[in-house]
Amino acid sequence: MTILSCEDVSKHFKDTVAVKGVSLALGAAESIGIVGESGSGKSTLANILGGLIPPTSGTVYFDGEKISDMKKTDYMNFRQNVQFVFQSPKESLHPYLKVRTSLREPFYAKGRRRTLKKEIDSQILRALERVQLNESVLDKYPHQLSGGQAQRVSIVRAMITDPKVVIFDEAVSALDILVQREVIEILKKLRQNIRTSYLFITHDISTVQSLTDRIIVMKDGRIVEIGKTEDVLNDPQNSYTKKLIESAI
Ligand SMILES: Nc1ncnc2c1ncn2[C@@H]1O[C@H](COP(=O)(O)OP(=O)(O)OP(=O)(O)O)[C@@H](O)[C@H]1O
Repeated sequence: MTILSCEDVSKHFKDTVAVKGVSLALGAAESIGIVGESGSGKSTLANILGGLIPPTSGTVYFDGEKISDMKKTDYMNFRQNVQFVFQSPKESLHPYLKVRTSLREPFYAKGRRRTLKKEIDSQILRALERVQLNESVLDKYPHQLSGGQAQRVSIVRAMITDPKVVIFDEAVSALDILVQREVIEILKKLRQNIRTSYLFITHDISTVQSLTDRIIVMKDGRIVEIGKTEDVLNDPQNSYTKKLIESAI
């Protein structure tokens, strides 16, 4: 079953055509990596799929429904169910809010104001445990956390209300290599929650090989290769994909 898809989507920014006629389908519980060099249109495509920006042409579907035709409640449901983790935790976390407040907020945004605070807080504690964070982070502001801690808090915030899709846009790229590995290991564990689908956007194909079922390679706004992760990595068909793999080694 497909959860999120697009058909013949393009995006123009004045003279730039960032995405050109892209179609793809993310299955329920599937994980896809979208790779390509800087400027190839990955983030634009992700932002269109997540409803952050509208396409210039083409159609996006969530759970079988065109997002452009959705009534307000369905649209809100779509936005709640497609969460983002960005490269910098600064984009995901409010700088003036303590972590505790940032992590409670998604429950309220989802209309669960009546859920008991105690219940919300115990869910937060369980979620922190899953990403190996101590509860002491709850009383800190984002700038008091290390890069790896802040990114783990961003992951918890995106996932705490069990969205159907989480889009990671270069979410490990800015971390140093050891912390990057730690976060990848955590994401691998989180993937065992089979109800969630993932899109991992990255210029570094090596960071997604253990996290994805399929890989999509983008160049100049188009998909140039798509296939099972193993097949794309072991037997790339496109010369550009070969270059990406070589540069990642
Ligand atoms: N808001 C915008 N206004 C104008 N041009 C934009 C805008 N967003 C993206 N672009 C352009 O669209 C093209 C694709 O950008 P996009 O950020 O989607 O690529 P990317 O593959 O995600 O790159 P990166 O890895 O550097 O983020 C680029 O030429 C970029 O300059």
